[in-house]
Amino acid sequence: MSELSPITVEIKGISKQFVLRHTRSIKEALIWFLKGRKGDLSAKFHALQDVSLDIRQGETVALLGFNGSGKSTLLKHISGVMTPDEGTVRTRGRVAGLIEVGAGFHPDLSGRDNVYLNAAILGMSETQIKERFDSIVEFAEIGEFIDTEVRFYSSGMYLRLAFSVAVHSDPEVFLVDEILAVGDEPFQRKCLEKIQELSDAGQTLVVVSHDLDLVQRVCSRGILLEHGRVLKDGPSHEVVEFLRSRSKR
Ligand SMILES: Nc1ncnc2c1ncn2[C@@H]1O[C@H](COP(=O)(O)OP(=O)(O)OP(=O)(O)O)[C@@H](O)[C@H]1O
Repeated sequence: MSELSPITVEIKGISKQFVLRHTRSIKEALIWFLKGRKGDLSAKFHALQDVSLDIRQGETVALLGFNGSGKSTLLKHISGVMTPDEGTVRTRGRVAGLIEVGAGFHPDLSGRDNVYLNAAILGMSETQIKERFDSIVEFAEIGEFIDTEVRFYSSGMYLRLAFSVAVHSDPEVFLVDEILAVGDEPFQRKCLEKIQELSDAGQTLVVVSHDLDLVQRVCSRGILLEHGRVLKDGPSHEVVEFLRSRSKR
């Protein structure tokens, strides 16, 4: 990866607001109604505020920050499942990964049908899915459960299958949100090796994780978010060190 590598993710001035849900009394709601519904009963807050950054092909990037700082929200904007209130997000090539484990899975369908469904959603053709099907199942180590409805899967089994489908879709940009929280140790190791392989092959990787040792091992760049803003962006070891120093305060 170099300064000359093409930009795969271009984020320009994005902001995202969510509604803070307060419980209002009936009296408050009535007054608001009688006053002609002026103003907003629900307060809003910024989950992301004027975030701008570029990610180049082959970069391995970790989104860091304390709980609620906006990491997952930013990842969802990159994946396209969320759109910003302001600003733009542009991605180049296929974007895939694990945002919410098994989010794209249909509980009443078997593992097999879900592989076909998910892979198609990720842009694989029927021929590609057929060619890669055995490899997907083998990597996931789902074995004979492949024809079981996925609602009977454990969260780890969901993760394995979802991760396996995603890596087999050859994404240009691979997004991973806390995958390692659900998988068991051997599978985590296998995922990490696969992630390393993808990154060695020049794929762009964006990871959200609280495991700072892992982040330093896997990612070369760290982006630290605080209250929805980019606080620091640089080599992962520097950003991790900075974050650790803030945790001690
Ligand atoms: N769909 C939503 N509706 C309302 N609020 C939301 C929604 N999604 C996220 N939020 C809020 O936005 C803020 C940022 O959430 P986000 O999940 O991006 O944080 P995070 O940095 O990934 O946190 P964590 O480390 O806990 O996973 C939080 O306050 C969260 O409660």
